[in-house]
Amino acid sequence: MSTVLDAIVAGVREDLAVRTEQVSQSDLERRVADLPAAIDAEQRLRAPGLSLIAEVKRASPSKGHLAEIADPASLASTYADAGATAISVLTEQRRFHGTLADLDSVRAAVSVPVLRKDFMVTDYQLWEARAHGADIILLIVASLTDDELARMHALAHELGMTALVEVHDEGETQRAVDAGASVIGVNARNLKTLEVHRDTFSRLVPLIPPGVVKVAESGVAGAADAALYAVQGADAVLVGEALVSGADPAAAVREIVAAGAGS
Ligand SMILES: O=C(O)c1ccccc1NCC(=O)[C@H](O)[C@H](O)COP(=O)(O)O
Repeated sequence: MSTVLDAIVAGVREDLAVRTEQVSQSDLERRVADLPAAIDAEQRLRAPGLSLIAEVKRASPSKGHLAEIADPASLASTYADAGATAISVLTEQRRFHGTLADLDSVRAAVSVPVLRKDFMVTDYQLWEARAHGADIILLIVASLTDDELARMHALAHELGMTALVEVHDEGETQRAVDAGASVIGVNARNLKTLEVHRDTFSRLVPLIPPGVVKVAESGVAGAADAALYAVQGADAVLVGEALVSGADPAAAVREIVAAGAGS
């Protein structure tokens, strides 16, 4: 049976086919060669306390329209100035209404690490991410074979980027560990059904070896959830909806950062 994730990935592949006609991988490789090195995001996420990866998110399959974000750079600067460790930028167009132009403008606006949040299924997208200034890429275990995961994880490191390897169940966690992931994100949202279960992190965290950076993703409603994840062993939380749909994103960031520091 086809899942939400399958449908998203099918759309991503169609859009990718158009972009690869417009810009070759060789062009991207030339652009990457001229860029300054990526920021070591893994090291930043390892810093003591709970880090916040704050997301620029206009819409989602689960909630539809979330926020009118006319100026992603301004929102990203607000996040960074309020204490976010890194910025996540959704670049998938069809369901999240994100673009690579969003990534460009956020990259130009902030000096903290930037995550290209998308559904990575080919090496081309990693070159594209780096060419557009990303320091972190997302690898969703559920949408990759073991060979793809290993190859793309290695390529991310060759390009100097941090790979955030995302899991949602025990089997995926084992596959991430076997692939040598040094940063694992536990997504509370099941990308096949869109259900959110906040106990997913506490269930899977014992399977993640010490020394691996642990990121709790999705469904963080505010400071209380972040504090609980910190107590359960999270090094970072990735938050989208709660930041973009609230009246005061800067205050929301400050509250989450303070809650993480105090737990
Ligand atoms: O957000 C969704 O509905 C979604 C659906 C299918 C695939 C991915 C999806 N979201 C991507 C994310 O990982 C989240 O944007 C991120 O973890 C932040 O989640 P939240 O704080 O719940 O907005």
